[in-house]
Amino acid sequence: MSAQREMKEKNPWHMPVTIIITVIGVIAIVALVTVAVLQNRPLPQKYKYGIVLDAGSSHTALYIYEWPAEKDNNTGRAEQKHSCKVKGPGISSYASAPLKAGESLRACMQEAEQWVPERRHRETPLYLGATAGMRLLNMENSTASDGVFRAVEGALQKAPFSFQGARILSGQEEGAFGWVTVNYLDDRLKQGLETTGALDLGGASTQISFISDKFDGSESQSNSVAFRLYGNDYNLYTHSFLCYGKDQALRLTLAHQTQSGPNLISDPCFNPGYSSTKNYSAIYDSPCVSNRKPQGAPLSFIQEGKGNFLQCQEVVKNVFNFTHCKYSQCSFNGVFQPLLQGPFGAFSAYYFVMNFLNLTDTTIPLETVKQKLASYCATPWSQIMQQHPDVKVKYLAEYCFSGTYILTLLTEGYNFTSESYSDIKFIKKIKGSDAGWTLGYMLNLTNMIPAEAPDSPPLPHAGYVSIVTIMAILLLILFIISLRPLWPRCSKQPQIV
Ligand SMILES: Nc1nc2c(ncn2[C@@H]2O[C@H](COP(=O)(O)OP(=O)(O)OP(=O)(O)O)[C@@H](O)[C@H]2O)c(=O)[nH]1
Ligand SMILES: [Ca+2]
Repeated sequence: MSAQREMKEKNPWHMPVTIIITVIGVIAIVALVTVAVLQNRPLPQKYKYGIVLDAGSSHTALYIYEWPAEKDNNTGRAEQKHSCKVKGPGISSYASAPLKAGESLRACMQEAEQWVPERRHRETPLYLGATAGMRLLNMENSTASDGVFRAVEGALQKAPFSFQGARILSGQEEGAFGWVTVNYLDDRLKQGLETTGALDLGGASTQISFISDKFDGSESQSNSVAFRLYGNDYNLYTHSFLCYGKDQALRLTLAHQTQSGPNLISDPCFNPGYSSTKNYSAIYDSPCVSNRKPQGAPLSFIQEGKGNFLQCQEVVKNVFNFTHCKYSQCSFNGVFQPLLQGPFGAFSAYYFVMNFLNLTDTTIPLETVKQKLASYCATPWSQIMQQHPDVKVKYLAEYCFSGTYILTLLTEGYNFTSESYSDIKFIKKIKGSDAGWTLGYMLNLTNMIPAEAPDSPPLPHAGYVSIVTIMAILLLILFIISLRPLWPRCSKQPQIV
């Protein structure tokens, strides 16, 4: 018994003071680590929303974007949460019944109310941007286009969101914001990486936008857009060709083929066996072709498909004018274009058409792509209809023309070659968000892309936690070592007999 007491007296770990100090030390270090880690833990995410209506020439689409509320101009990326396709044609088609343009938006606006949490409704900005269809209507009849805007504004003001206005985008804006969207979604802007050019093919206009080392904006200022984004300067080349969207381009080729006013045209851009009666006025009812309507033309004509790709390509080439260029180099119609510099993302109708034709793989040589398209064009119309009973007949009938137009625009118009063709990627979405001008437009209007690179914490959260933990463990070891004088001696244990 006395030996045990003697051992206890010699072993300071059995002294209450030492035990209390050790316990307090351990508790203090655990508390320090816990507070440091919890204090800096990322907060539970809250989201903000933005809504953009893309009032295109052929249809209107609504896009809802979402981004983390705490990080809107820092590390969080805005993403598409939902999209809604408005039923019916584009708003420019409602020139004679403008109220219907407003009504047509109702179903998608109601969907938006469901998708955006109610407590965020009032602060969510809502924009409507109109493109080439309204540009053409405004040129043709500005009173009618004002009427359409009044009607859609009336409808959008009724929504519970913060309506920021409806306007026509310039072709430059449309091209530039498409480029911003593609590069933002690919995280190329923040990281200052090489950028991707943007090719957008709509119904009434088409845009090409890219950065070229050879372009500083001096040769054609109207094609230049300067940006400073995340601390990098960009001098973007962009051009929008009004009337060169695929629906207006079809009118241009039909206008070319009906110049002599026949009532039967044998059209190489439609499948053999296809036949349709079309009204002259329907073709020429657009400022893109209205001045070419032949005098004394009959009311209608019959269009019969011939299905010949090479001849179709010749007809399509006629819509491009290569005769004059006052710059060092041009694409077509006397428009300046610097040397192409890839890669490129091609979206909207580029994607719809090439995807239908199974031609989105650009590693296939251009010659093979042309052969495949030639074979599609030569396929009888009855067989095409049989193979695709679910595809809208209007779309189905036009794929031979549209495919030929796309290849001709890219190669003859923009000067892509057999080599540079593989720089193009036909895309619909990037990381779940549709490629198009709407996201870039919203990012710009909400100032979500800062001109300068944002300051970021020197360490990510995981790195911070690791360092705090390692330091705490080191402190604990130091603390234990500092108690060394109080450690028990390594003397022989007394024998208890
Ligand atoms: N095949 C096919 N064509 C489509 C589809 N959606 C739209 N299109 C057609 O593709 C063309 C371009 O469509 P969009 O990109 O929506 O054009 P838009 O925005 O209305 O027209 P712009 O104002 O000129 O930009 C039009 O001729 C449409 O009719 C689709 O799902 N499949
Ligand atoms: Ca469009």
